[in-house]
Amino acid sequence: MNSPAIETFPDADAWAAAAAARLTETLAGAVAAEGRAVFAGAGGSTPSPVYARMARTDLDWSKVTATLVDERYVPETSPDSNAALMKRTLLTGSASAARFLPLYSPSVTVDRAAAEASKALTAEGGRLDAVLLGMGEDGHICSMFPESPTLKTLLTPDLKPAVYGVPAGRDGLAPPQERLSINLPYLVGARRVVLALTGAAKRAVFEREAAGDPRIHPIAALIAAKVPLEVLWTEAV
Ligand SMILES: O=C1O[C@H](COP(=O)(O)O)[C@@H](O)[C@H](O)[C@H]1O
Repeated sequence: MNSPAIETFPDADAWAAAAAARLTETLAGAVAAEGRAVFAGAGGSTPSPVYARMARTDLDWSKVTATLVDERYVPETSPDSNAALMKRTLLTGSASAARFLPLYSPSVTVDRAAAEASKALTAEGGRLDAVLLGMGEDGHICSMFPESPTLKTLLTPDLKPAVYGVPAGRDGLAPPQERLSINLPYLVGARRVVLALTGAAKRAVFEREAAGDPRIHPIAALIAAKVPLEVLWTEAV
């Protein structure tokens, strides 16, 4: 399976500007064609500079629904909340006109919250226009953790696009806290998927993961499923 080329940028500014331009261009195209667009983004430490640039882009944000590719099962008051990060960095200024669709809800169980998020996303058309992914140094994207018990479900290509609960695990094969994650079919069906990477360590992890077994390595699974992946990297962390 052919791994996408890693596009290298000379510094963090050029890298963030390129990622933001591609994502907002795709959202603007969807708004022009269909009158609305859906954006899904990662949490963690990587996307903030991209979100900050997207927020400054001239786009009719009132026609955009913004959601997350994954979430820790915590309320927005938690420092671990990806929703709080997205609200702080992307949904500011004119981008605050976008509708935010959370994955977390204070349901009885994480699976129940996942079912509610799935229903809400289906009501938005069941398709993502532009997606910003990050990758952990263990090779996880969204909350698809290499070799974790939920991975098989999240990577099953012929399920409907949906959000799943991801249980906390032991032995380093699953996240330390419960999570929610979109599944592979959401990424396969997206118009554009940008994977934003920084630092030499993550570049090496990406190259290793891309060559791995697609049954247990999410990056390899995305490539095998022909997700329209664009990999943007800068050395600066
Ligand atoms: O836990 C998460 O981690 C990944 C990677 O985060 P980073 O801090 O290394 O950029 C992120 O893509 C994911 O959305 C998040 O929930």
